[in-house]
Amino acid sequence: MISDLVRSLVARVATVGVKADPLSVAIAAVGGLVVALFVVPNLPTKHGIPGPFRLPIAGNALALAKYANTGKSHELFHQYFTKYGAVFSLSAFGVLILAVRDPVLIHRALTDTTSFRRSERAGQRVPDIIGEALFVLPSGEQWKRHRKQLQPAFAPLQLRNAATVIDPVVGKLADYFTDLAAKHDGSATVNIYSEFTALTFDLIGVIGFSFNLDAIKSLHEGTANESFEILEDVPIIFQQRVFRPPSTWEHHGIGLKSPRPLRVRKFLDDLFGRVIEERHAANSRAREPKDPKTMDVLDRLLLGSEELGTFTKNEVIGEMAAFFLAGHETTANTLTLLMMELSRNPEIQERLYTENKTTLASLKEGLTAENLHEFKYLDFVVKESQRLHAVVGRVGRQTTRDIDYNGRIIPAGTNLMLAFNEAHRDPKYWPAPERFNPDRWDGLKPHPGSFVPFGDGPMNCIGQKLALIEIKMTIIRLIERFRIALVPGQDLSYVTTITTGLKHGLRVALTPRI
Ligand code: HEM
Repeated sequence: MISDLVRSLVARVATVGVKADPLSVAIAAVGGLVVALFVVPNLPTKHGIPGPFRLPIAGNALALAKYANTGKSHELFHQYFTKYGAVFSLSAFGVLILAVRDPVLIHRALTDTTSFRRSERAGQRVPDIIGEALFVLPSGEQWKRHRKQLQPAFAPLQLRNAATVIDPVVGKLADYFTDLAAKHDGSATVNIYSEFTALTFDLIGVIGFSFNLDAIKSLHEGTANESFEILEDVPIIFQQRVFRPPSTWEHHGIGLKSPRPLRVRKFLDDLFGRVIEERHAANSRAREPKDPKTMDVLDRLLLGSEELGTFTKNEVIGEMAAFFLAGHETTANTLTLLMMELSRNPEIQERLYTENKTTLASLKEGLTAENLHEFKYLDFVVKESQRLHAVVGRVGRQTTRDIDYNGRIIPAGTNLMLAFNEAHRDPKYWPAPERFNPDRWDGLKPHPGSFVPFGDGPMNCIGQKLALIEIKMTIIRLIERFRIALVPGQDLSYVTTITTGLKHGLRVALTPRI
C-alpha cells in the first residue's frame, strides 16, 4: 500500500515537471508532505525491527505519555510485545527506542559494557534534583567514582549492623498491629502498602544516614510528614518528565524553574544540609578518625577518600535524595506484592509459617543477616514474587556501536528499554508463567537475563542485599505473629511510575496467631 502511494506521487511529480498546472502542484505538495510526515517515519529502518505506527515528529511519544501519565505504561508495552514479539521499535521526537523482552539481549545489554552504556537520558530528566546520583549517572568516570566510593557501605559488616536495626523496627510495627487487632475484634485491617512505605523510608534513613524521618510515627499518629511528602514527589516529577520534551515541562508545572521542583530542591537542601552539618560537627568532635569498615553511606559521601577525592555538595545531596528514592519505594512495592501473593495463597502462607517456626527455634544466636539463608522456602517465595512482580519493570541502556542481533543491525546510539517484567513472564523460559509457584525455584538456575529483579552486570542494584534482608526479616516477623488475609472487593490494578506497584495499595486483615 505504501509503495502504491509512493508510485502515484512520483507519477504526479513527474506530471508537474511537464505541465506545472496549479492543481497538480498543490496535490504533489500535499502528497509530498504526507509522505514526509507519515510515510518516511514508518519506512522499514536499517535495523528492520517492527513497531507501532509513528506520527510525524512526535513518533509514539503521545501514546507513551498518555499511558505513562495514567500509570499504565506497562499495559501499552505488554500490548506491543504481544503484537510485535520479543523486540519492537518506537520513536519519540526523533529518538529511536527499542523495547526488549528477549533475555539474551537483556543479559548482553546489562553485562557487555563495551557495546552498551547507560545514557545521560535519565539524569537529564532530573538535573535539578538528583542529576548526579548513582542510579541516574551515565556510564563513565563519575559513575565509577560514586560506585567505588559507596559500594563498601553495603559490605557484610554493614549488612550485619543493618539487620540489628531492621529487626526491632519490624518488631515494633508488629506490636502496633497486635494492639490494633486487640482494639478491633481481634483483627487489624490496614493498607499494608502505606505501612511498608513508611517502614522502608525510615529504614533507609537510619541505615544509610543515621537519622530517622519518623514516617511510621506520622502514619500511626495521623500527622503530616513534610520530608516524606516532598521525597515522594521526586519520582512523580521524574515520571511526568520522562516522555515529555523539556520545552513543555514549564507548561506542565514541572520545569526547572517551576515552583514545585524548586520547592522540592530547596527542601532537600535545607533538610540534608542540616544533616550534613551535624555529621561534620560530630566527626570533628570525635577523637579518632572513623574506621572505614564502619562507615555508612553519608560518611562515605562526606569523607571521600584519597583515591577518589571529595564529593561536591550537589553530589552529596543528590545521592541522599536518590538513596531514599531508590531504596524505599522499590522495597515497599516488593513487600506489598509479596503480601498480596501470601494473602491469596493461604496454603503457601502456612508452609512458610511452619518453616519459620522450626528455623527460628533452631537459631542459637537469634535472627541475623547471616542466617537468613536457612529459610529456604522463604527464599523461593521471595524469588517467585519478584519474578511475577518486577517492581523495576524497565531499565534503559544505549548501544555504543552497531550491534548484530539475530542477523539484524541495531545501530550505534540506539536507546534500549529492557523490559524485565516481560522477560520474567516469557513462556519460553517460564512454564505457566502467570502461576505463583515458589516450588519452581527448587534447584532452578534461571537462564541469564530471564530473572533480573535487581538488574545485572556492574550497574546492578547496590542495595540488593540490604533490600533482601529488609524483605525477609519483615516477612519472617509478620508470618511468625499473624495470619494474613486479603480484604475482599478491592481494586488490585497496577500503577507504574518509576517502579510498578498496586495503584490503591493493599488492604489486608492481620489476625494474631495465639
Ligand atoms: C526490592 C528492592 C529493590 C529493587 C527491586 C531494586 C532494583 C534495582 C535495579 C533493577 C537496578 C538497576 C538499574 C540499572 O541497571 O540501570 C537498581 C539500581 C540501584 N539501586 Fe536498587 N532496587 C531495590 C532496592 C534498593 C535499595 C534498598 C537501595 C539502597 C539502599 C537501592 C539503591 C540502588 C542504587 C543506588 C542503584 C544504582 C546502581 C548503579 O547505577 O550503580 N536499591 N536497583
